[in-house]
Amino acid sequence: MTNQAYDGKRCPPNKNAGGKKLLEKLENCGSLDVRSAAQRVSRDPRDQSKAPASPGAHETDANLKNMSVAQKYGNKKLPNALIVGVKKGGTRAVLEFIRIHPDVRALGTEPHFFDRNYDRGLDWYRGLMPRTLDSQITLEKTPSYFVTREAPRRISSMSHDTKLIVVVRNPVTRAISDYTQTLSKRPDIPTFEELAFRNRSLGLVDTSWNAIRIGMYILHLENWLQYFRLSQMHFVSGERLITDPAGEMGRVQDFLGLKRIITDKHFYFNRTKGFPCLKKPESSSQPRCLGKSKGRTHVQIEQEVIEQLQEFYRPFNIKFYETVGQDFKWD
Ligand SMILES: Nc1ncnc2c1ncn2[C@@H]1O[C@H](COP(=O)(O)OS(=O)(=O)O)[C@@H](OP(=O)(O)O)[C@H]1O
Repeated sequence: MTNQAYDGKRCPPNKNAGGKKLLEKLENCGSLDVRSAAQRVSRDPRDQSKAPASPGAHETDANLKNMSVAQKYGNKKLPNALIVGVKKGGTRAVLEFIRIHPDVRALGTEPHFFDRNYDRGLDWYRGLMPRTLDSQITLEKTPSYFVTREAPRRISSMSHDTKLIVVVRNPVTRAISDYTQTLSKRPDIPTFEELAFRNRSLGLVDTSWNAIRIGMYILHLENWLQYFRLSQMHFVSGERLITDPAGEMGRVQDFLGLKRIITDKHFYFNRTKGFPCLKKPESSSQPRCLGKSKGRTHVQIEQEVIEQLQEFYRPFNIKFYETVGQDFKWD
């Protein structure tokens, strides 16, 4: 929904919408993005200049060979794994990183099947998928699934065995990231503080604002757990994904039952970008960082506001840690 290829698209003007309504509309109005993943990654030469030695050329050759074999002999299959959220958690990074694995074939765009396009039917959905060999995993990512009420039921009716990946991030930082993105498209929106609180001096947070609501992870998770076992869900720390991409991707590969092929030799830290980048992404032998919409400079928010929101999220975070069995250390 919110990847680089989507940036710059505008929704039709909504004459009646005031501040928050407008923001909510904006999050839901994108049409299906059909640009290729290769177009989505940064081509900024500065991003590439700092790349140290890459993994062996034979690995990329093997990946490319696997891709073309799959394109020729593979079939379009419904996904066996989904990155279901969360928006601004680091979902694009996980998708771009995991798809360099030769046993993974991923859809580069967000199909929004289980939220916006469900009426189009499973055959339409299958038709979007890349061709895969029987040994390969088919994967797609749509971050809005995590907060879509009907998504867990719909996904479990496609297959009860679907593996689900959720990339989570400190909900306060996530909300600021979300707001920063919206502001970049609509500079006329109210301030973050105006949207985040019903009454700031009383510390009343506005939970009807999407940017706040998405971060109440436990509430959404409880809906998923009505349809899926916790063991079918894997939670990636959005923070560790930046500081230790190989470690996080190691756990993703284990969860997907894949051989650990993606390791620290696939990443380098790009100082210009300020993020880890791939030495050799899928379908290319050139080092690549994610695009400009990933890793934006956030809007400056008062420390007191951040603390109020940390306070607000604390009980939700604690319940989330207890349910998942992992402390994400956001408090
Ligand atoms: N390697 C790497 N490169 C660039 N960015 C990275 C990376 N790893 C994680 N991130 C973080 O991903 C955040 C965007 O999250 P998503 O891809 O889930 O966003 S979206 O919902 O698809 O719009 C994005 O959020 P912002 O920093 O707020 O822009 C990044 O912090």
